[in-house]
Amino acid sequence: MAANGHYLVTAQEMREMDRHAIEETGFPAMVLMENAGRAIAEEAAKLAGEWNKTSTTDRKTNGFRWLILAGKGNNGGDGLVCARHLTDLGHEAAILYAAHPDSLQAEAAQQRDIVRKLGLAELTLGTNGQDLQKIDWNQWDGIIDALLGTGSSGKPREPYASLIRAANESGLPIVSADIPSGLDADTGSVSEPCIRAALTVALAFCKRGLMQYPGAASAGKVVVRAIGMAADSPNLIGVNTYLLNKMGLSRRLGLEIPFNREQDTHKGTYGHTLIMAGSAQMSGAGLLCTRAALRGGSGLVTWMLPGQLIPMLTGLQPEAILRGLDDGGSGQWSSVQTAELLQTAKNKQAVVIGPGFGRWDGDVSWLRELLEGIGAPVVLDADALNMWADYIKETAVIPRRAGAEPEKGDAVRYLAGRKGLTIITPHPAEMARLCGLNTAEVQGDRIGISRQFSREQQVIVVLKGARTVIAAPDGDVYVNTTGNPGMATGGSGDVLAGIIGSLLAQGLEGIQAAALGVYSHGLAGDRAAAARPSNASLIAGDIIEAL
Ligand SMILES: NC(=O)C1=CN([C@@H]2O[C@H](COP(=O)(O)OP(=O)(O)OC[C@H]3O[C@@H](n4cnc5c(N)ncnc54)[C@H](O)[C@@H]3O)[C@@H](O)[C@H]2O)[C@H](O)CC1
Ligand SMILES: [K+]
Repeated sequence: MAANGHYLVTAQEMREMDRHAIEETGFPAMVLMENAGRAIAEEAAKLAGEWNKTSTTDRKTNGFRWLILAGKGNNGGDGLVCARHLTDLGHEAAILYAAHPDSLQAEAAQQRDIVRKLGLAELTLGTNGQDLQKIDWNQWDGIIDALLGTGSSGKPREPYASLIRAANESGLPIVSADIPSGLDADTGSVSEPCIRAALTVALAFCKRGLMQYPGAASAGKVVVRAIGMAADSPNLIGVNTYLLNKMGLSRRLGLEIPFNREQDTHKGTYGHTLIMAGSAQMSGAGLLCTRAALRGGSGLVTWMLPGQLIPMLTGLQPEAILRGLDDGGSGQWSSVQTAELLQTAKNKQAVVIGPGFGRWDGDVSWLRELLEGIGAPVVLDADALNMWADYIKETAVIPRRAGAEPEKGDAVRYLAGRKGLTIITPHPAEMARLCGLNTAEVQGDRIGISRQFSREQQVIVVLKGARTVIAAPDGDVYVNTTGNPGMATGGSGDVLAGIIGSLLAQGLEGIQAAALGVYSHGLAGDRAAAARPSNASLIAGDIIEAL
């Protein structure tokens, strides 16, 4: 991975760094473009080498025959440089201009002149793209998509759109320059159409959209290549979105994997986690959460649950302390015994509230009282989040959209005023309820919405789903890299809540616990999936065993 492999940037941030490199550092724009094009060519050639090994057809040359689709901006310029370097590497390359070649400007126009003088083959689409049908895609082995980069806005217009559709339908492998054309570099939303790449060579820094779905699926494999910009330029302009990989954990959060203990310690060093979870129909949620907190390393774990459930759960997890609430034989949570709950929470270093809870009359004010009384860090999950969403709704501080000013209201003070820190672990539908949005709106800008909610409510947000997003109130956001679709299974979230609670109890800071919890939950899921014939058969208990 490149030295800058843990930053995630927006198109605007990339422009600022671009400007800084060119204007403040004096780095020639032409050199950036040259480095970009060469990096794309090298990665494309590497990939072609791998394809050649597995291919059954004989090729004329060792090299591939590439069709470079060039847009009229700098992304197109990168494509022209790439074409030149591909021929240097023994491949064939022809350039298809999506716009009239005369419309290219500045560095891209210079590159056009160079490839012309070198005699590279050139195709155009005619004035209105009318020549699109004449393209014989069988002539080529692969496509370089240099149509649109970080300067694109909105849906691809004609003839770009038709060209993108045709490239996808050609069945040829596609290597995208910087981002797949049609992708929103900031959010990961994709237009219809959007290039479906086998490989994306992200230039200088990884764009956020490459790491959020559905964009991540369109990008294929992502390689980040340095192009001459200083590796710390994101810091100069205040980039605060990071990839949660080993580098991100180590450089941003001071955490090393594997996460080992100091020698001279005892179980008191590792804290006591209180799990408030499970009810008659969902006792398993509490059990999974408790077990995960134990495997997560908490020195002690107490599981508090409706007392009627105790006899049947005794002995299932001998390492845990069980504490039954008087439930009048119902097996359900209710608003009674707040004082006892608060007393139990007093000497705990972390409290997890919500897995397998269910809802009951008066639960919203019950939760509020509890949260005001608990001084330790709290993880709120599942129905506890639905209670809080109802509270926000009742106090009418919705709707709230990314970028809008927070509205003043009780709910804003509600958690911000807690003594201890709060981590919430919503899935997209729960997040939508909390924000007064629909699920599609949340998924359309997971990073922006998490960041805003975290700032407003002063809570750490863990927005679950493929590429979980973790947002801290100071504005820092992390995007997780571990995990697999096999983890979309009942109980997986209960396990995550238990791990994060456990790490909090061990004294990690909130953002450290959330980030390491999410990362290791995903890593364990990946290990557990690898040990099975298919990730479809993964169940939540497997994740715990693989921790
Ligand atoms: N970041 C860097 O340091 C470097 C980046 N390089 C590459 O440059 C692009 C960004 O280039 P830019 O010229 O700003 O924009 P684009 O090439 O992405 O496209 C702009 C071009 O396209 C037209 N356009 C915009 N939206 C649409 C649309 N929806 N449909 C059709 N046409 C559209 C617009 O009118 C412009 O003319 C970056 O991604 C890198 O690949 C540098 O080469 C090296 C330094
Ligand atoms: K592109």
